[in-house]
Amino acid sequence: MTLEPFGARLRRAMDTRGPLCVGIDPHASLLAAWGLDDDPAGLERFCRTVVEALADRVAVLKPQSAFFERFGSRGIAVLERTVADARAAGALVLMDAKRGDIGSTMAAYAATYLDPASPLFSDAVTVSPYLGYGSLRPAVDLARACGTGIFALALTSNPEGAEVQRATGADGSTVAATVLGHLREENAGEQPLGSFGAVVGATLGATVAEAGIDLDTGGPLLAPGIGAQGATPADLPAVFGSALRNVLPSVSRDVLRHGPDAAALRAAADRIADEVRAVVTS
Ligand SMILES: O=c1ccn([C@@H]2O[C@H](COP(=O)(O)O)[C@@H](O)[C@H]2O)c(=O)[nH]1
Repeated sequence: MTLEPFGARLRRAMDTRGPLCVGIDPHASLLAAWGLDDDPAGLERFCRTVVEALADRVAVLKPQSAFFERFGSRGIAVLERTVADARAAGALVLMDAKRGDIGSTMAAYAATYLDPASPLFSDAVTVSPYLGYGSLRPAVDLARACGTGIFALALTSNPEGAEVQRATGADGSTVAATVLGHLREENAGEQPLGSFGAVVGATLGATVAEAGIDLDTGGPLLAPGIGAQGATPADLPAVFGSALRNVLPSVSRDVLRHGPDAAALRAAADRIADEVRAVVTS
C-alpha cells in the first residue's frame, strides 16, 4: 500500500486542524494524577482518553514509545491499539522512538514503524542520525516508497544536545547543519512540503540564527519544548525565522496535565493551537 506522501498529508492536517502535535507521554506521575494505576490497564485508560479527546481535532499525535516499553509486551500491545485508534479517528501518528543503528538494523526499525503491514505502523517516526546520516537510508527509502516520513534529530530541545550537534566537522559546518543539509536534499522538489523532517527544539532561542544554521529544509520541523521545558509559542519566531510556516510545535505534559477530563484536554490543545496559529500567521 502506498499512501499520499507524508509531507502533503501533514501540510493539509496542519492547515485544516492547526499546527500542533500533542505528545502521548504516560508518565507515572500523570497516571497517578489522573487516578490511574501504574500498570497496563492504567496505561490503556490514559491513552484511550487522550485519543478520544484529541484524535479528531489535532493534526498529529505523538506517542512516546519509552512510556509504553516500560510495561513490556502488554505496553507494546497498548501502543499498537493507540496508534491504530488515533489513525482511525483522523490524526496523523508520529511514533517518537528515536531509532538509529547500522543500516541493516535500521532496515528492521524502518519496517517496524513505516511499513503499512506492521502492527506498529505509523505515519512517521523519529530517528537519530548520530550513527551517520547514511545509516538512515533504509528508513528514507521505505518512507519514500510507502508515503510515510521521518523526523531526524538535528537540534534537540535539551541543553546537553549542543555538545554533539553543534560540534564542527572538517568542512567547518556544525553536525546539525550537515544533518539539515541531507534532509534538504531528500526534500528537493517535494511540494507542498517534504516528508523528511527535522527535530529542532522550541527552547533554543536565537542561538540557531546566531550560529548561521539554515532551518529551511523544505520539510517539517518538529519543535518540542513548549510548556514543561519552558518555551512558549511566542518563542517560535526567534528560533525558526523564515522557516516558521513549516514548524510543528509539540506539547506533551502541558496538555496532558489537564486530564482526565476530555473537555479540559480539548480546551488546552485548542488554546495552544490558537496561540501557535496566531504566531505563525502574524
Ligand atoms: O529534542 C527533543 C526531542 C524529543 N522530545 C520529546 O518530546 C516530548 C516532550 O514532552 P514535554 O512534556 O512537552 O516536555 C517528550 O516525549 C520528549 O522525549 C523532546 O522533548 N526534545
